[in-house]
Amino acid sequence: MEKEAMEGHVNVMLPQENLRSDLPNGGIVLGHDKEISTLQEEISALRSRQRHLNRRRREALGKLIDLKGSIRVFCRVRPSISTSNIKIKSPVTVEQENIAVRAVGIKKDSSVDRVFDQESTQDDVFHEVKPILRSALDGHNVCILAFGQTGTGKTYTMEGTSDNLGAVPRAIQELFSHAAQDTSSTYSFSISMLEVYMGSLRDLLAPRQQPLFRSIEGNTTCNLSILATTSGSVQVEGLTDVAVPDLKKANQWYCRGRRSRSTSGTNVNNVSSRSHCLTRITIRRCGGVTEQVSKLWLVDLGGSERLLKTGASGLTMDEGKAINLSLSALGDVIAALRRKRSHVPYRNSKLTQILSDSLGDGSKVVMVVHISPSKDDVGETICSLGFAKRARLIESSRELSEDLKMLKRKRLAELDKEICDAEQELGVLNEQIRSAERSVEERKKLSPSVCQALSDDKGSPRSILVAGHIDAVDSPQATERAKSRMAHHGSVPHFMSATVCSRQRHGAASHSVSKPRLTRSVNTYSSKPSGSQSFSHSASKAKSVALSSGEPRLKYLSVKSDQINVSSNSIDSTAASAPRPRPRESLVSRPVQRAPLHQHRRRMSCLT
Ligand SMILES: Nc1ncnc2c1ncn2[C@@H]1O[C@H](COP(=O)(O)OP(=O)(O)OP(=O)(O)O)[C@@H](O)[C@H]1O
Repeated sequence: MEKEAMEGHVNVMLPQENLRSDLPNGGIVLGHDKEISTLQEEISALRSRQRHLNRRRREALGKLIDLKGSIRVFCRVRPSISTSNIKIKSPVTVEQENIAVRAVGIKKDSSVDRVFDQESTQDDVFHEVKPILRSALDGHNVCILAFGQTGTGKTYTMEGTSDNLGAVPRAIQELFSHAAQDTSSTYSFSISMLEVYMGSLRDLLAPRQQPLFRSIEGNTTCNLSILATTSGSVQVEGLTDVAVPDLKKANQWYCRGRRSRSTSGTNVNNVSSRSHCLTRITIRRCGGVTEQVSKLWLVDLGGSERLLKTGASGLTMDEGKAINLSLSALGDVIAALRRKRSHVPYRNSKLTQILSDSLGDGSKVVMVVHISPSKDDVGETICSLGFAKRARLIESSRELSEDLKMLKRKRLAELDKEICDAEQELGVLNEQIRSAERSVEERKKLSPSVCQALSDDKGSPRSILVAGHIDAVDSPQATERAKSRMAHHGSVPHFMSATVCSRQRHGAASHSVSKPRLTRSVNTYSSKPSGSQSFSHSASKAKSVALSSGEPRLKYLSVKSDQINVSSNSIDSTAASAPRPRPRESLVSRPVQRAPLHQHRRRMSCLT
């Protein structure tokens, strides 16, 4: 089965047809359990193909990210916010991967992996960030950092606004949407948010009574400690980690964390973030027996700032100094990683300590460096671009000849297509699997309702079950058809009238046929065929009958529909002893809940 699936053939059988051809005398009755097992075989064939495709997609994505570089550096230029009508030429000009800064005595050219110009949208940025989220879902630790001078749009890129969502809410949305589509694994997510403020850690999702740093100067009661486990992973002791079962809850917690951030007005930004804000999404992926845990860090770094320029004083100046110190520690870590040093100075700041298991080997990093287009900010822009260059050089193979660059682009396009194709096919497979699983569930539900109907026999011990019929029995047309038949034949369908035999056995006079208890199973199965996998299950005409003796155990017997003759109370006593039309299948089921009366009626009315 696995081999077939690997080769792209998923042999999907049509249960109804298959089962009908199995029946030696007329093919009217379906084996309920056989139908389920056929579906389950189909599901396992689809899952096998799904595993294969997932593996292929993951490998291609791994190669793509390796080729692009496990640290990708983007640059986003903030739109000009000048209020004057006079258009001042910006010293910053950009191309797709290059930024040139020209000012008096300044000529600086930089390359990054992708430049987002002033007109770029949140969508453009997220499009480039998205592939790395797949890496997080595949089990890698991932870190997305927004870096730059204060007021250049880091918070805008990460948080966005209500009508222009930023990377964090979009990433959360993407994770949930992927989890809902992927039927090969189950995912669970939890969220934590913290702030690195003046060298201390503050839990942004902690219960509200926690004092705010800015309101109580020097307060360190909220300071959390960082623990490194022997496996090298990092934990923040006591940090609130909230399980988020759905997107709505995740967004609620994220908004709550955002509201708790420390901000303050500076000359440069009215709502300047006075800290680094870190959002952590912990992803638990369970595929089969193994559970993989990975972390996605979304970091809105505090703005690098010239203290004189921001006009900061007092507490705000201290905050600025603390931000600059930890950014410089982050720069040192990046430099050490670049030089492949055995010692990386993660411990020099809380920020780098927390991120230590998500910046080094095996993890994937995207850094979005923000710059201002303004002439006044040229100094800071050059500093930020210097930082970007250092981060980029962690990947030593960055500077390639034109030929190699072309080859690289070609390979990237191939891998992109491979991923795209695999994802498309996975989408179809997921839908097919879901549909088949629904069908199995529906079939499984048949037995309980039937059992209940049979066991619930106060006054009328006779029950007959026609199970396995696959038809749109709930449709108004079907109901109408059945009603007219009933009107034509009296109060019960014609095949339900007592036979001579049964009347003889039980006395027709005393056992009226006016109210036989009858339940017809309702089941539908449909799935859109797609590609080589076809899941079209036509409505089956087959029927199976279960006769109950009123005991908790129930026997399903298969008979031809034209042999279904019910005499009011004859079934119980005769089911086990009377000669039956060659039962082909029998299984034992347990009675469960009572099916609602209206259901019985509807189902009965739909019988032909
Ligand atoms: N790409 C953009 N499009 C539209 N508005 C933007 C963009 N980038 C930034 N802004 C606006 O510029 C202002 C400053 O941006 P933001 O607060 O995101 O900067 P910041 O880098 O986070 O600053 P700080 O480091 O001080 O917190 C905000 O009003 C924001 O809406």
